Formats: sequence, C-alpha cells, structure tokens
Amino acid sequence: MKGSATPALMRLKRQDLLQKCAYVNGAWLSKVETISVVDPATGEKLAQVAACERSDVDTAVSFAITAFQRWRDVLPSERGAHLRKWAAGMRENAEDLAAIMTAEQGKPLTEARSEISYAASFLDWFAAEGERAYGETIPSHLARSRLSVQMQPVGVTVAITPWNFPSAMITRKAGAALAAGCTMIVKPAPETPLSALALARLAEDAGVPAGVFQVITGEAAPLAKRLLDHSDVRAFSFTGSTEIGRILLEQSAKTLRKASLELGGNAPFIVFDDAPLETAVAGCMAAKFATSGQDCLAANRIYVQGGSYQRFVHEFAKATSKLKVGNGFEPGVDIGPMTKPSVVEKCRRQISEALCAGARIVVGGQDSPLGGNFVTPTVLADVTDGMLIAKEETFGPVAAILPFDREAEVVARANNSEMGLAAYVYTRDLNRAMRVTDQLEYGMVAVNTPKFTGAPIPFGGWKQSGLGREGSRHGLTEYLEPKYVCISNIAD
Ligand SMILES: NC(=O)c1ccc[n+]([C@@H]2O[C@H](COP(=O)([O-])OP(=O)(O)OC[C@H]3O[C@@H](n4cnc5c(N)ncnc54)[C@H](O)[C@@H]3O)[C@@H](O)[C@H]2O)c1
Ligand SMILES: N[C@@H](CC=O)C(=O)O
Repeated sequence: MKGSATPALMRLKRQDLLQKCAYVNGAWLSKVETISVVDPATGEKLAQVAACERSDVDTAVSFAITAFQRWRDVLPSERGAHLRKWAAGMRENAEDLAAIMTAEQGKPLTEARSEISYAASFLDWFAAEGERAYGETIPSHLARSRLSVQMQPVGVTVAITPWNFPSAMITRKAGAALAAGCTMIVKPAPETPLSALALARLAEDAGVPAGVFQVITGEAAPLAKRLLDHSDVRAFSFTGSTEIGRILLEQSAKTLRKASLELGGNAPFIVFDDAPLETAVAGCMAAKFATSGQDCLAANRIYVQGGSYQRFVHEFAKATSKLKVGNGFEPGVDIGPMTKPSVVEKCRRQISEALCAGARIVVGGQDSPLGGNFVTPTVLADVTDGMLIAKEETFGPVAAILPFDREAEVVARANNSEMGLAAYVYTRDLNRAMRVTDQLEYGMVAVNTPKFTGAPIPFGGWKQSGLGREGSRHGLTEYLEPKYVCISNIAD
C-alpha cells in the first residue's frame, strides 16, 4: 500500500500539536521507554510516544487531587469559558487534528474532520450544561427544617478511551467531567495517543489549569489497573468492548466508584416492506459503513422483510460494490484500513463461519488486494441468527442480511441479544414505528434515519452494552454526587 502519512504530518500548521510526551500537571513528560504509533494504512511507524509507568499514574492522581480542590470552586461560567476556548481551538486547528487522526486511526479524512467537529460540540454543550447543575428543595416532613439537595462534583475521574473515535470519546467524557468541577486523567488507546495529546495541547492553550486534564500514555492494562487501584479516583468512564468493561468494573469493586460504561453493540437494522427502499438502502449504507464499520452503532444484523428482501439485497450489494477502499488521505475514499489487525481477522472468521453455515456472498468476501489492514466491503445474504456474524459485533465493513416475515417475529429476534445499544427501524407506518420502538430493548432507537447522535442526546446502552449515559444533561450527572442537606431547628 503506497502513500505515507508522514508528509501530511510534516505539513501540519502547528507542529506542536504532534506531541509524543504524556501530559501531567500541565507539563510534558518524556520517557525513555516508548510505544510505537503506526499508520494502519501502511504499517509505517509514525511516532514513539511515552510509555508511562505505574509511578507516573500515582503522580498524575496526586496532582489531580490537588487540582480538584481549586477547580471545584471555580465558577461554572468560568469553567465553561475554558471549555468553549478549548472547543474554539479545536475548530481553528481542525485540519491538523483531522490529519493526525487519519494518520493514526486510518479513517477517511472527511470522517476525521466530522469527528473533530463532533468532538468540539461536546465541550460547548457541557460548558453550558455545567451552569445548569441544579439541585432541589424538598417540602419538609420535619418540623422547622429546610431540606435541600446540592449537586457536587464527584472528584478525581478517569477516562479510558478507544481507538475508533480517538477525539470525540475523550471530549464527551472530559467535557462533562470538567464542567461538573471534576478533574480527569485520560488514558487513550495505545493505537491512537496522538489525537489525545493534541487535545491536551489545546486544553493547555485554553488555559485549563494544570492537573485538571491530564493524559497518561502507554500500555492499556497496567495503566488502567493502577488508575483504578487508587481509592481517590471517584468515577471512571470507559468506551470499548464489553469484555474489558467487565474487567474494569471488577477492578473498581474494591474501592467502589461511579462507573460509566459505553460498550459493544449488535445493532439490528429493521426494514419493513412499507419502507421506501431507496431511503432504507441509503440509511443502511451509512449505518453499516461509517467509520469503516468500526463503530459501536454499526448496523450488525440487517433484517429485511420478505416482500423487499431480494430487491434490498440487490440494491445494497450494488451500492457496496461502489465503495472506494484505500488510504484515508486519498480523496474519495469511503473505507479506510482497519485500525487493528485483529479486526481484519475477526471479519475473515465471521465470513468463513457464515459461509459454512449456509450464508451466501453477494459482493466482496475475498481478501483485499490492498493487503495489510484492508478489508473488502462484503455483503452476506441469507444469514441466520445462530451465525457468529449475527451473534457478535463485527466492527468491520462486512454486512449481514437476514430475512424476516412478521413484525412480532423481528422484534423478538432483534431483542434476542445480550447487547442493547442502538437499533434502527425503517417504516412508513407511524403506528408500527411507535409499537416497535416501544418494544425494542435498546438504549437508542432511530426511525427512518441512520443519523441520531450529537451532544444533546443521552448516548448509552441497555443490558451488556453498558451503564450510564454520555452527552445530554444525563452525561453531566455521571460526574456529580447529590448531597442532601437538612437544616433543622430553625429558630423563630
Ligand atoms: N464501543 C466502542 O466504541 C468500541 C470501541 C472499541 C472496541 N469495541 C469493541 O471491542 C472489540 C475489540 O476491540 P479492542 O480489542 O480494541 O477493544 P478493547 O475493549 O479491548 O479496547 C478498547 C480500549 O480499551 C483499553 N483496554 C484494552 N485492554 C484493557 C485492559 N485490560 N484494561 C484496561 N483498558 C484496556 C484500551 O485503551 C483499548 O484501546 C471490537 O471488535 C468492538 O466490538 C467497541
Ligand atoms: N459512533 C459513536 C461512538 C462509538 O463508536 C458516536 O456516535 O458517538
């Protein structure tokens, strides 16, 4: 695969956004030991980034504790001003940030630009939301007493973030935490630390005080464990697989803390016969292939009703065959490389298991001629619920289409999953839309659209897709503790 990312990084307007040191207490911490950051499109080494040790975690936690004592008392409007300045810095430097993201994550540059704008929107949203962390007064059941509830920041918090959305998954957590008056230590995915460090540089520009936002880079498991060993860490937020979410929750059992988990999905995408086919196909293309399929919201089980099934398969396969696969820096590319080789393997495994079990390939299926981390966009038809591809999240550009006959049947099949993040429904019948959305056991349901996220909505899942919500007013409460105060014996 040709096309080095290095020239794009050399052309950054602000070279200081390309940081290789961890960011602790407002200072850049270099380490002798480093981890390699690799361009997933070419395998080329992009940078050596600090491999922090357990002692660096301890240092960051102690600075976060100190910084919290001051930050909690900063007026919400002033905290908001820092967040807005940070967001403005992201927008001013969007081209540089997008280039860094495409280089290390692989997503097409247009998608990287959208992510930067999406990421900045969380800082703006929470800047305002922090000013609305209302408490309540309670009509008293006690004589001569005043009862109230104040919402107070929980304290030092930790974010463990994934590689598929290297910027937005940081700002969605940090925006809420900082607006609430908490301090936050971020441990980004080892695959995509450069985006996190660029954000830290812009937080510094925005005057976010030392110790309020820190970034620890290096190997995931030991650093995360050390962070969660600290009883002073009062809340953590993780985005990634259910398997790792479970481990982190177990590690938090010793000290007990608030946990916000945004885990795997296995989204059903349901197309009824009465849905406009063209709209359903276009929606499904977006829901399946955005982020090159590496998206927790990706349509994983595409259920199509019998009357439309053959035409849908045909049109969807035709659209899929037109997708351009390549280096995310190439103009017009729809599908970039998979960020991790393990995703390529997972796609291969799911395709071959499905074929053995009776599915048929309508388009794709073969290894990509580009080799490496590239996957040929593939459509499998006649998939059944028992196949691996329907049971586990694919997280790559392989689509599984399953036929169905009746509404009650498809609702039961859609709900027959341990996951419950997002579901999509396509129908022209409003009654059906309401019936089906009422019955789907999912945290988010989109009707006739693939696009429904944004800072104002409560993002999160039911069942094993997670705990808590991010974004929206609910996202702020993950970082707040209610304090009930009873003032009694009020004198006459
Ligand atoms: N919900 C999401 O947005 C999301 C993001 C990434 C992966 N996933 C799911 O997970 C599957 C596997 O991908 P993956 O292997 O990169 O996911 P993962 O859960 O193993 O890794 C996600 C992030 O968690 C951290 N991590 C990994 N191991 C850890 C550990 N032992 N302790 C603490 N932190 C740890 C790392 O920062 C890593 O980048 C994917 O195929 C997909 O189904 C979901
Ligand atoms: N696609 C999600 C992030 C997780 O993959 C989002 O829109 O926030």
